Amino acid sequence: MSSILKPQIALQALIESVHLQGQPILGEIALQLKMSEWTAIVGPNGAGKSTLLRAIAGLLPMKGRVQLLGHDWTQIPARERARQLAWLGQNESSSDVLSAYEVVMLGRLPHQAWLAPPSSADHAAVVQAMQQTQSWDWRDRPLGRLSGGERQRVLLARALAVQAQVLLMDEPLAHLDPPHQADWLALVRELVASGVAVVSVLHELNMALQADSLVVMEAGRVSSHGAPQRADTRAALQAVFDHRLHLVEVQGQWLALPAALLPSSQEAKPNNNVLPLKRASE
Ligand SMILES: Nc1ncnc2c1ncn2[C@@H]1O[C@H](COP(=O)(O)OP(=O)(O)OP(=O)(O)O)[C@@H](O)[C@H]1O
Repeated sequence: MSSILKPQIALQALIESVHLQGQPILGEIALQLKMSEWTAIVGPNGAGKSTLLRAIAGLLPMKGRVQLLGHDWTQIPARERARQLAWLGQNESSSDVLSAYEVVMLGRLPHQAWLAPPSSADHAAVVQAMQQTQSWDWRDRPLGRLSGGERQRVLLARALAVQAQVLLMDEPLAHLDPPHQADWLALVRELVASGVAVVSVLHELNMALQADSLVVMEAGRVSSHGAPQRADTRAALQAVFDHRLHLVEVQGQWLALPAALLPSSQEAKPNNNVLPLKRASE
């Protein structure tokens, strides 16, 4: 297909409300998330980040509508949706007795005919995804015998093996140590460069501040949606965290520091974004 015909918008959501157990959780939300972009959803505990992600993934009943790649969500056959949108949930469960390889192969189900054995393309996708997440070494081990971080990398590989155009991840960095968080970041950049839309709920604000776009949430609503380079996006981020974090620019990159960790003379203020930083050796 010519690139001119490729949809530019990955997901468009016009949510009127989402209720869970009869309680209103999300209010009105209008969002447009682009292809070839990484969007990070951030905000305090209970703000509704996971609920929003689940709603746009079609995993929750809601009032409103979602379009995936330009088509109304409800009009896309389930199998086609599963090929176009991959999902990595929070505390995702999978059968602990399956080997890591078999778990990643589950990501290929939307590509396989009913009861047909995996094709060579399926095996190739699994190998590639396990190599991308450095989980290949424990391919024969049961999922239940892996550490939290190892398990998370296998589940990430399962989502990658789908080879979907849109990848949604809820707290994908849970259990990952700092080097593997950095690997995740490099992987996301690769995916985005190849045209994929990545949407992730993140608590790690320093990672989120590297995203192309931030969706800042508070109390079931989106308070801001824009690039982290924009002053209004950063102001919204500080506001939803009650100005208890300080945003510092280091070599063109924004970093978030808990205000409580700063010396009292440098307490966070809404518009005070510059700190004299010292190198660790000083
Ligand atoms: N199944 C449910 N039934 C009722 N309320 C729920 C349910 N799941 C979540 N909630 C409530 O919905 C609100 C939003 O929850 P959600 O998990 O979306 O927040 P979050 O921003 O992802 O939070 P966190 O950062 O703590 O993971 C919370 O107040 C939560 O208690």
